[in-house]
Amino acid sequence: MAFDRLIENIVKTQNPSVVGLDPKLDYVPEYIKEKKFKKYGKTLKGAAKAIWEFNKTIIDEIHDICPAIKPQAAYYEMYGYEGVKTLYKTIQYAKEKGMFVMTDGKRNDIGATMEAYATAHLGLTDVGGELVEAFGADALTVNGYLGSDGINPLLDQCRKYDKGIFVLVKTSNKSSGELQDLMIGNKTVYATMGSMCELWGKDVMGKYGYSGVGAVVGATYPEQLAEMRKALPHTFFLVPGYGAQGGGAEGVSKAFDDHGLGAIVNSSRGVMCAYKKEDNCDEHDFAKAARREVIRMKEDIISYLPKITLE
Ligand SMILES: O=C(O)c1cc(=O)[nH]c(=O)n1[C@@H]1O[C@H](COP(=O)(O)O)[C@@H](O)[C@H]1O
Repeated sequence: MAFDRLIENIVKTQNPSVVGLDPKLDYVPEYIKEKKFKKYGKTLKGAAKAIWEFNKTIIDEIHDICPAIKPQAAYYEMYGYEGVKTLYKTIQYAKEKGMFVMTDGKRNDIGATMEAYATAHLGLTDVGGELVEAFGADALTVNGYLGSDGINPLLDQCRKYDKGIFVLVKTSNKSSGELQDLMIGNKTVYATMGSMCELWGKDVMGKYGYSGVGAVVGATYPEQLAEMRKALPHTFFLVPGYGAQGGGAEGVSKAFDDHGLGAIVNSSRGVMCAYKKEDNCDEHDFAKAARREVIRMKEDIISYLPKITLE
């Protein structure tokens, strides 16, 4: 099961964090933009090439100490088909480097359309009998609020191709409670969605006790993290909102089990823009600053956890 590979990467690096590659052009150092604009003009192609160099340099610098990346599709779609090509190259390159790749697409639709999304991001596309990988991520973030018929096509791909999904349960944003905290009977909406994740995961169980159906629970809600960790013993958590959104290490520690496993914490802007925050950091050293931030974040998080172990 896909999350077994993620867990093994986490144990190997002793790092339960994922770098979000959400690369707005504003985050890319000037020297890269100048070079690419000179060659391709101030075009979508110039932007996409600049972002590709930015991503590749960061991946080269962090792949040995970081188990995974999470590219958010919107930041690539913003640069049109050239941007989407960069998304594809980023996914493939990170996988070649041994990283686990979760595409953040937050996809959901009716079953038939969901089959297309599932094929695009997790499966193989049938081109006249030839099966071709379209994007090839290891996992995809999805929205479960259309119910099981939106999730079943994803589960088919998870079983077939050893992939995983992360379902939005309690999101990190300020207004997440407007809907997600409402009560359905004696249970909140998010807890209800959490229980559905446990059910959906039943026949895609991995060997370390976690299923291929994970849940997104925001770092900005430590109490809910603790509540969900207790309630969903087989559900692996993706925890975004550390750093830039105000989530801290003590809070996110509630997402983990007694082996220091069961969750992975995301930081996007915190890592990509680390060079802008450091005193006197030359922009040419942006990836080294990203590496320093990955190490700082890892040390921060594991200082609140038991030793990360499979035993
Ligand atoms: O699914 C997600 O990854 C996600 C869910 C959520 O509840 N909150 C959230 O911030 N995210 C994503 O996590 C990333 C957070 O980015 P930073 O705030 O820059 O670290 C972005 O890619 C968001 O789209």
